[in-house]
Amino acid sequence: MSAVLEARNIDKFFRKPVEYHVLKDISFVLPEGQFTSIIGKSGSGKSTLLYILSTMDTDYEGSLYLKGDLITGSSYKHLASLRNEYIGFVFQFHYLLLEFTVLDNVMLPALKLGVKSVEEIRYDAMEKLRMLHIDKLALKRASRISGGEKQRVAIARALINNPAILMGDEPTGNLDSYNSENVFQIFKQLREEEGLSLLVVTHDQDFAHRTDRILEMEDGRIINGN
Ligand SMILES: Nc1ncnc2c1ncn2[C@@H]1O[C@H](COP(=O)(O)OP(=O)(O)OP(=O)(O)O)[C@@H](O)[C@H]1O
Repeated sequence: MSAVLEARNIDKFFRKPVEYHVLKDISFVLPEGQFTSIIGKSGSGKSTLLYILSTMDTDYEGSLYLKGDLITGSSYKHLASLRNEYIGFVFQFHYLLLEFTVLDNVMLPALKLGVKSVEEIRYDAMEKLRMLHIDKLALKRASRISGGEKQRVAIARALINNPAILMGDEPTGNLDSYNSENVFQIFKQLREEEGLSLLVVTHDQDFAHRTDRILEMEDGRIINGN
């Protein structure tokens, strides 16, 4: 299996208010098509690591490879375009534009990428909504749908550019057990049917134990699963 993402010797320091060594020599490989979860106590560095892996945070030491290419040191603009093309991200909170329709929210990252026509993008967005069983909501305003539905729209939006990796920071953290299970099943289906690689930070032990691999963090290090 080839690596979709690889971290080599990642260290990170927060300098303020006092110097704090938050990530310590983190190395790991995310193979293509693997569903990996990252667990660990609060404050162990999970979110900090995920933000580096997703290219949103560039203030670190070490090297990051995306599909075999070194991306550490790339310009902000280049990283933004890599991110838009290869990495989908789902947060604990959906961050949808509530005044826009569900369909508009899902189309937005593809319009930003600017590769396809608006018609093609609308077609793709409807496909994603169908896959997540929320196509009936397409023309509703995002403010008018439930929390579980909003998270599914956020997943559809994260998938619109057919990313190589889907990352999530506590994507079920704000959902009840029914909707959490629903999100887990969607992720599993994406891995099984689309071959997507997934990397998810979670506090939910049950969720983590059903993924392919668990990376456990403690005090800024990976202590298990590598
Ligand atoms: N901007 C910052 N400046 C200084 N310290 C920070 C900053 N952001 C996070 N930290 C500290 O770094 C450590 C790791 O934070 P991080 O959010 O990565 O942990 P986490 O494992 O994701 O925790 P949680 O499970 O609570 O989300 C914590 O001790 C946190 O207080």
